[in-house]
Amino acid sequence: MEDSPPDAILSIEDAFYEARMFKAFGADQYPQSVRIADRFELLDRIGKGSYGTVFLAQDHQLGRKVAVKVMPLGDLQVAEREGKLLAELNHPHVVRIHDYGAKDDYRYLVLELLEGPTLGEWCQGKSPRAIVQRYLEAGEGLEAAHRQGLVHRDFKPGNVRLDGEGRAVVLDFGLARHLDSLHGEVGSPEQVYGTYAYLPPEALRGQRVGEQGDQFSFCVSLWEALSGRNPFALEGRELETRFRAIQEPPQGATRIPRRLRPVLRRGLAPLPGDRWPTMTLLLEALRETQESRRWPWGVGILGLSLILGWAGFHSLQNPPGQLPRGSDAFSKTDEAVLALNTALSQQDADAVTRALRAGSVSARAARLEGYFARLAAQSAVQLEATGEYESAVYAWSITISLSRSARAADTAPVAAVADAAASASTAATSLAAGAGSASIAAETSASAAAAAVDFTLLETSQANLARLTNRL
Ligand SMILES: Nc1ncnc2c1ncn2[C@@H]1O[C@H](COP(=O)(O)OP(=O)(O)OP(=O)(O)O)[C@@H](O)[C@H]1O
Repeated sequence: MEDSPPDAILSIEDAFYEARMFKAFGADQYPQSVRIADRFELLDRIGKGSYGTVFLAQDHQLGRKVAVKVMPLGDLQVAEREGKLLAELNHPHVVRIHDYGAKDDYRYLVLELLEGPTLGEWCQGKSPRAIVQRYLEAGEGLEAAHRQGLVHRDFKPGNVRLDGEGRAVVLDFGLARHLDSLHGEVGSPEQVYGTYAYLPPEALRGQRVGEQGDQFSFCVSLWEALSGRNPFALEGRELETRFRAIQEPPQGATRIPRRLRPVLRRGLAPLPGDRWPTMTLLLEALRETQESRRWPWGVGILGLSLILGWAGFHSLQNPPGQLPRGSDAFSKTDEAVLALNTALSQQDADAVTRALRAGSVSARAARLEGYFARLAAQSAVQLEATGEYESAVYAWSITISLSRSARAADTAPVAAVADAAASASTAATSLAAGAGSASIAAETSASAAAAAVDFTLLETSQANLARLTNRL
């Protein structure tokens, strides 16, 4: 398709600026407004992109505001076919096309007006969960287009806007091509379409961009929204350096929630064949990370019971051998319990780990090992239930080592610590049943068995370990 130079001013834009000037000067013998198809009065310019200019317009026939995008004519047959396909693409997360046509030196698309911010603007300061939620919506828009055989080819945070109900809607299908029209299209880097920072390597090479190309751009955008930086950020626009950067692993992973990293990394693979086979599968994987991050209702109850239990604990007389309340170690344990509770309610596995680390040190000093071991075991169960296996293993190891020293110091009720060891053992079995990695399961089970020896749960633990060993 041969587009005119992007900065060429179309006759309709010219007429709009002229009419605006006549109006400003009160020259009412001249046209004061411009209409497209006798119906859409151009009111204001919303913005100009590389392929056209978007206007706010009044639809005098249906009495509503719309957005009108005017572009150079290009290949009218292709434009006609694509206009039709897009008009048929009736999906809540894809901008609606009300009308399209051509006149003189331009063609136009009449679009649903989206008055919300762009997705890039909206994501500023939002939580990862909220960001992923909006991106899932935008992804559903792309998915619907792919089902219809259309690729977007220019997906980026600026090409998604929020509608009146706060839903993400994909726009600017100006570069969208029907897959059939792309077969055999091999270009050169000079023919690179789309927006540089979000383009897949195949587009930088000027090759055919299919569904997996949209997937790559989607993952770059989401990565950027979550980490605050483009995964392949580079100064300048040199194609060669950009191309090399894109072959490297994405940067800034530490700021991406751990569960999302493998999902996005796959979407960012340099070779299209190594990415997710379809947008649908990518979205499913993303949805799973959202679901498993949702901590069970039990967490709230657990949090409450931590606080209540701790308050009750305070009201007890200090057992013999324990440091008096008010001691530094005691209040540090106290702080760790509160931090643990907050971290659990905020679903923050890293903060849970930090609170456990701080709490285990001070619990030992205050000789509260048995009590803290029980909290650590409860935390481990929650962490494991949400798929935070590494943190769960850490919580179990704290449970076990505190259980041991509680037993040695003989300051805690044996039953409570035995409970913790039994939970560790059960958790090892469920990890072995498939959720976690085999090595983590083996490690947890072995530690649980060691703790269980101390508390006469040897038989149960040995049985679990044997079952686990058979599976591995
Ligand atoms: N339906 C719409 N409702 C409201 N604003 C829109 C609509 N369609 C496009 N816009 C806005 O109009 C402006 C120009 O859009 P356009 O798609 O032409 O270019 P772009 O996306 O900014 O850049 P490029 O085309 O180079 O990628 C952008 O700010 C875009 O968000």
